[in-house]
Amino acid sequence: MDWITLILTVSLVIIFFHLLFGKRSHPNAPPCIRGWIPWFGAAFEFGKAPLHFIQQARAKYGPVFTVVAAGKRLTFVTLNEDFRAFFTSKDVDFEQAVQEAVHNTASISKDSFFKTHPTCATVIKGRLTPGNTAMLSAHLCEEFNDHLENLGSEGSGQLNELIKSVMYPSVMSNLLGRCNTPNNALTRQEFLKKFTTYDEGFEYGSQLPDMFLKEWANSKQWLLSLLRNMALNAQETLYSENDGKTLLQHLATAISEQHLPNYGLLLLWASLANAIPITFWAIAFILANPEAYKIAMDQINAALRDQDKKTTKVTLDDLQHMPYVKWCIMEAIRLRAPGAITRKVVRPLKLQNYIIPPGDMLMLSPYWAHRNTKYFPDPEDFKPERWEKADLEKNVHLEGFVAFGGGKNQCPGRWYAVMELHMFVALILYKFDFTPLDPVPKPSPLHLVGTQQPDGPCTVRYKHR
Ligand code: HEM
Repeated sequence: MDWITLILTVSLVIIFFHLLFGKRSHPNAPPCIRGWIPWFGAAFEFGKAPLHFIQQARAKYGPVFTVVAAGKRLTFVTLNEDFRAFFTSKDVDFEQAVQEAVHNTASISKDSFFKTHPTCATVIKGRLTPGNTAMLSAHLCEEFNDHLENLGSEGSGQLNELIKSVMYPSVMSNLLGRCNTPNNALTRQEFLKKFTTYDEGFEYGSQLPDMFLKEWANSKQWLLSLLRNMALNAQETLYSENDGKTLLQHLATAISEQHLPNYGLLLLWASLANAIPITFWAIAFILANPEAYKIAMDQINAALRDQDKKTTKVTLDDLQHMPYVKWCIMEAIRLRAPGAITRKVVRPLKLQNYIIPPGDMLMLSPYWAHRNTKYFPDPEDFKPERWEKADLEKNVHLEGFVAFGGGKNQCPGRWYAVMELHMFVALILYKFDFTPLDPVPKPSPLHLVGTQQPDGPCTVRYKHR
């Protein structure tokens, strides 16, 4: 048999099986992009650049469409009027949507997750209210100062690496306890390496068994055993810091010792994976915009006055005097919001004129929602002033802003994230002068889960002011 006959025969067999066994869509189901290969579907095209794929599919198929990829049906909702159903409908479920990913990334069994997640979510939400977040701010500022001083009085490097080296240990210490922060340069380096591998492979790791991702699986095991030690430390040092318990200690009172490291790893990932790239984008955008930089620096200098640049105190009151810096943070979050968030359809769900069948994964892209010109004119531009209309003091965001999700599973760390980023950006710009040596990189189109990483270098020179 020659090659052409072989290829034709294989194609005919594939089409035959596809027609025979391919799941037929309900007549009221949304348009479906299923590719030619049964089960695998459009996984290849979709996986190459998911964010671009969503945009092209929306233009071609309309506001609601389904993508079949690797045995899953992903149904995207892109109209703001459908977001309410996504966040609040009883016909969709958060826990069922994320359970498999949680199993693959943190080795938490299905039963344990369904049993324990509601308690964990309640504890985390309760500990990270705006009031409780405020109590973490003084300690966080000390940590930022200490680790920023480790950068030395001048130097150069990749902006995202500099940010990581300061934020990882500071946030870990603040949320998990000082005894649990990497305490020397070597362990810090090792932690950074393992966490970066884990974070970068999180999307594939959430979908594939460990045997396909050896290095990633090793990093996961390393982090789990680190968390096991941290959980032990957390129990031995109860009530030792700030006259109160850390978030990890609060979690320890709510779930069994056996499960603490696994939930601790998820919490650690959730608290770092989105906040650190957003900090990178916020600083890169400010440095690339002379006008924004000038307004931000005027507010920072006026609020912090002539403090010692090595032990600068940034209080919540100081932050209130720097509203423009907060607008810059919100604008960076808007521009680099998570690629997609998800719910599982558990009962037929009506959206527009369609019925979405149970079993579908319902997908909403905050990244694309924030490019809707009705809510955000000139959506690709970095325009901090657009946040003037939001009542941020009362924690009210702009209409159409969904970076933190919504409904009962909305990000419980959102107040902490905004406070942390606001403080970090004000502090680093007060302490150091920066000279960018590269233009702002483009966001990588590769990932769907979480906020976007830079797709190229962003080298900076810095010097203590
Ligand atoms: C700019 C930074 C951040 C962004 C953009 C972000 C965004 C999100 C989003 C979109 C979700 C899913 C919400 C949904 O499906 O409706 C989420 C969940 C979560 N986030 Fe954040 N987040 C950030 C920072 C943080 C921080 C700093 C923490 C912890 C201190 C945190 C803790 C969590 C947790 C624990 C969940 C899971 C909630 C659950 O299981 O119900 N996040 N986040």
